[in-house]
Amino acid sequence: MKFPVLILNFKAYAEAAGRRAVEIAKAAERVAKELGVNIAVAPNHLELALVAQSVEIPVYAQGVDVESPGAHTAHVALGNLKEAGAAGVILNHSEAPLRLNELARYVGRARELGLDVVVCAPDPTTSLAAAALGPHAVAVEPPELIGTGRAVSKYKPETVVKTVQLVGKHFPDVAVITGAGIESGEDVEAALRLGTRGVLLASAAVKAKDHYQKIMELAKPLLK
Ligand SMILES: O=C[C@H](O)COP(=O)(O)O
Repeated sequence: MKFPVLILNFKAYAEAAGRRAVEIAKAAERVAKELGVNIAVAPNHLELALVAQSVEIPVYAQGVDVESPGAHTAHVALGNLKEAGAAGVILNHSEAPLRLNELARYVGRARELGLDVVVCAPDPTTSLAAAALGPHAVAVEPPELIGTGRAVSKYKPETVVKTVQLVGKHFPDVAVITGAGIESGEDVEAALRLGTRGVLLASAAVKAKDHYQKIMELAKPLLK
C-alpha cells in the first residue's frame, strides 16, 4: 500500500450508483495520474467489479460479511474480492462494524490474499487495538463527525494526534490515516500536518457537482 493516500469511499450514495461510480472513479484516476499521487476508490459492492475493470487506480471493497466463499446468500465473501478486481479492503467502518474475532481473522486472511487492508476505528485506543491486528493502515474516524462537513482535522485534532502517537509508538509499520467531515483541500492539509499519512473521505467527493475539480482540490495537499 502506498502513502500518502486519499481513499474515496462511495458508500451507498445514489450519486455514485451504477455508471456514476465509474465516472467518479475515472475523475479520481485522472487526478492521480496528473498529480502523480495515490488515490484509491471504494465503490459499493454492486459496482466494484465494473469500476475495477474501468480504472487502473486501486479499487477497495468497503467491507465484507463473511471470510470464505461458499453458501452465503446475499453476503460478500472476503475470499472473492480478488476475483472481482479489488486491490484492498476497508474493514470495521463505523457503518459496517465487525466483531473483534471476525476482524482479526479478516485482517489476517486479507493480507494472505495480498490485499491492502485498512481498519477503521472511532478513537485512539481502539485504533491502537486495530493496529495490533496488523493492517497496512488504521483510519481513525470519530463517527459523530462523519458526513457532517465538520472535519476531524479541525474539530477533533487531538484525536488524530493521539492516534498518531499511540500507533506510531507501538506499531510503527502501521500507517495512520483519518477521516470524517473532511470537505476541502485545507482539511486534508490539516490532517497531514497532524501526522497522518492520508485521508479516507466520502461525501465531499461523491456529492460534488464537478468530481474532477473537487478531487483535484482534495488531492493537491498530498504533493507537499
Ligand atoms: O469512509 C468515509 C468516512 O466515513 C467519512 O465520510 P465523510 O467524508 O462523508 O464524512
